[in-house]
Amino acid sequence: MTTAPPLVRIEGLGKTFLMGDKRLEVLRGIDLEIARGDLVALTGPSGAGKSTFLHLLGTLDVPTQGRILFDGEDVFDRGEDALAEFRNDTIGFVFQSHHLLPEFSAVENAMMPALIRRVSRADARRRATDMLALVGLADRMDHKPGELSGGEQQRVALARALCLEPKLLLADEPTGNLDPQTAEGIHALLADLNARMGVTAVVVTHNERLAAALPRRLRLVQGRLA
Ligand SMILES: Nc1ncnc2c1ncn2[C@@H]1O[C@H](COP(=O)(O)OP(=O)(O)OP(=O)(O)O)[C@@H](O)[C@H]1O
Repeated sequence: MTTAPPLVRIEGLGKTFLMGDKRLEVLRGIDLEIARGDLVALTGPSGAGKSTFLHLLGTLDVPTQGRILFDGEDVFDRGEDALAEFRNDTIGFVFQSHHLLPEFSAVENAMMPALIRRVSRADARRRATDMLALVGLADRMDHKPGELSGGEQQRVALARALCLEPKLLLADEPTGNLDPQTAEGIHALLADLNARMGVTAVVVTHNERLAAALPRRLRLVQGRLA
């Protein structure tokens, strides 16, 4: 009997940027497995390559060395359109800024990925409503971003990221703009979603205390996993 491959296997991953005649080696020699249900905090000094790593993991950028296998498949072998489709189906993103559309309500914002995926309007609304309830915003569905607190806005962004039930949630400093107590609330919510629903996530944070509360911790230093 063969065992199933991990959700993500990273082999010899590297990223080098060319700046004129200079080579900037930002990531090198990264080997890592992420299992289904992992909740990983990624920390490291400024400029260590955390965002670059998350971009590669999210297939928003292409490695210059090594490979990233999702369920055993190197998805960078796919064409551009198939890769975009894979990304939309498989990965949810949350960033430091929520990037919510100001003229749309919480539920309309949260249903956006499903509408893009051509899910019916009724189904998209049902999914968004479910996810907003899950992040504790059942009574804020019709509020526009400007009518929500910073923590609530980030919860809507989280509901939007989870709308299509991604296999992997990637969060880049999701609490970077929030006060310490609100930030703690968002991390507690991530831990809760992980424990209750098995959401697999990688969360970049500068906050060592918040990172310490997550089940698995990785540290990037000068482009390498420490
Ligand atoms: N597109 C790019 N072209 C050239 N250099 C880049 C590019 N993107 C990032 N870099 C460089 O790669 C290094 C790592 O950047 P990255 O944003 O991944 O760091 P980080 O660990 O996320 O930092 P921070 O915690 O400050 O956000 C930096 O020195 C940055 O200047």
